[in-house]
Amino acid sequence: MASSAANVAPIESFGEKRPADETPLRSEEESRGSYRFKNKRMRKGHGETSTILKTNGSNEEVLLEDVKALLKSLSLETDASAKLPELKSEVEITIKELSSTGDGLGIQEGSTSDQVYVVPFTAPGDTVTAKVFKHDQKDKLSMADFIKVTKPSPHRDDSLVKCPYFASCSGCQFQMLPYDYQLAHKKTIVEKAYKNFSQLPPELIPAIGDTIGSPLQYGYRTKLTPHFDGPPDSRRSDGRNGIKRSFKEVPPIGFMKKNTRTTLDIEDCPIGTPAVRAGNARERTRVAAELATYHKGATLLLRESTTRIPKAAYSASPSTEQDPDAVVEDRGDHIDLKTCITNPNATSTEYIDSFAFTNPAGSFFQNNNSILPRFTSYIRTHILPTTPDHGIKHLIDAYSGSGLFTITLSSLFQSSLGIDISPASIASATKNAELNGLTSTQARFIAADASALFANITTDAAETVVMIDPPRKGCDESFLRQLVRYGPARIVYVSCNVHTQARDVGVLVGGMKGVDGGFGGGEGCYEIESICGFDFFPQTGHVEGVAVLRRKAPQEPAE
Ligand SMILES: C[S@@+](CC[C@H](N)C(=O)[O-])C[C@H]1O[C@@H](n2cnc3c(N)ncnc32)[C@H](O)[C@@H]1O
Repeated sequence: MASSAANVAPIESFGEKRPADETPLRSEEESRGSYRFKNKRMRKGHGETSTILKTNGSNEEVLLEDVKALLKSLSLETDASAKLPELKSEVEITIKELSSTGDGLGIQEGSTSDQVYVVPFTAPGDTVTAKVFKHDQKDKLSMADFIKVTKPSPHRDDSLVKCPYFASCSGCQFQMLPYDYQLAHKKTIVEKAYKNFSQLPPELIPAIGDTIGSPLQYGYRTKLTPHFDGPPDSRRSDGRNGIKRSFKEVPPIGFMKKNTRTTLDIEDCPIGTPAVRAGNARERTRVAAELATYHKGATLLLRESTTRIPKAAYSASPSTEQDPDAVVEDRGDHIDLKTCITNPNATSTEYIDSFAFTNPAGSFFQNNNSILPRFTSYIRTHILPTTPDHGIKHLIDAYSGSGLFTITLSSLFQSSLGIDISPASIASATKNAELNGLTSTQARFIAADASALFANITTDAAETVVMIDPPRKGCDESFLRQLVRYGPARIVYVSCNVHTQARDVGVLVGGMKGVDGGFGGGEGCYEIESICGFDFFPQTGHVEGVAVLRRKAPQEPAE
């Protein structure tokens, strides 16, 4: 059903505009703004607020590391007096590698300069025409818009591209790359993250596992948030001065054009699930019909929701059970009816195997349902040691959201405790635990900052595993200090930003000054058992990291 305009929060107030903990499709980080290095103060790290967290895992820092490493590996013979091309000029760039931000990094053909050009939508081995829009001579980095491929890389296969907006829209970077190539590249992102941001010696970092792929490489995204900007001068339509700007025509509705602050009109997005794509078409029609009611820009919500119906019940009355707009998926003994919700406060339901999760449609939940059975099964397999006498009985799920890990892992533990800063997520988690038949001992939840967790723990550290799944910025120092002091037997760290994950794991493994975790001398009490990536967002440069840590056995005192 189409929502009314009242259900669509305007850009200024829509809480889920770009949640920090979610990989955005409409990404301002990926727009030109992030490369202005306007946040110079933070470029060298997190040091303003923390003495131990040396990075903020931003695109800028990641890119600078990649540029430095590329220049080192190329060891070019250069002429320091070589002039850089004029801004807005078109140049030929040979792409040498893909950076961890998903952009190609290359060198200007025929130039004697060692300036590295960052060009999106390119593959290593491509020669491309690119239009330069920014030079940063100090960091030897220039930004350029992709114009065209002049000599294709052997890795490029343009027949794979499924979206007419690809190479303009900022959502996807890799549609021209075969999926196994994308997965191999994402493994290098994880490898480089631990090399560059963990501050650990190589011998403490195990071989990074292969990136685990998504069963769906298109049609996977269960949530999209296209937006449109207001009419010209609409920022002044604030109600206080009585001015209400109106649209003269339907504005572009979609996602940011790469390297700009302009919205691209996106009629359809093939990484969305069929229900979300149908919802997009309906919402576009509705906005056009209700244009007179809008005086500002808005972000639209498209969130898939599932109704699960036993086959027999569905067969008996398919016409009455079925929403006419629903996408019907036959799952053998049951039918999943998938619809698209547009009201952020309405409840969406999602299934992972037989676990059911309900959430307000506008709140956080993982965006690729197809990979969640594989992902949660991996965590179930790795969260406990393989030895049968490990004695671990309790789970703490820090940054629990609406209970994804607490609930899917609960049967492995006597008790589980989840904590999240969002009271709405905790309300959903409590409801979800009940929905999945868990008692309040099996799964208990607290709404608080994660660092408040340690005052509430009653379980013995040697019998406890802590799961961590923080937002992109990672954990804060207070949380990490308390975690080390508590000293659980195992830690499983899931993250949508492998750079801050590497930083935090580096602190847990490398040790924290002032926290004696049993070893003293700043040496950490944890070792890394395994690290690998999961591809939650095929066709994009994002990778989710999973690191499993175990507490080291106490050392015998020296004789
Ligand atoms: C990446 S989400 C993970 C949620 C959940 N594990 C899941 O996969 O559905 C991060 C969660 O951290 C929560 N969060 C952010 N800052 C927090 C803090 N300081 N303390 C506790 N939770 C926080 C957010 O509300 C969000 O639910």
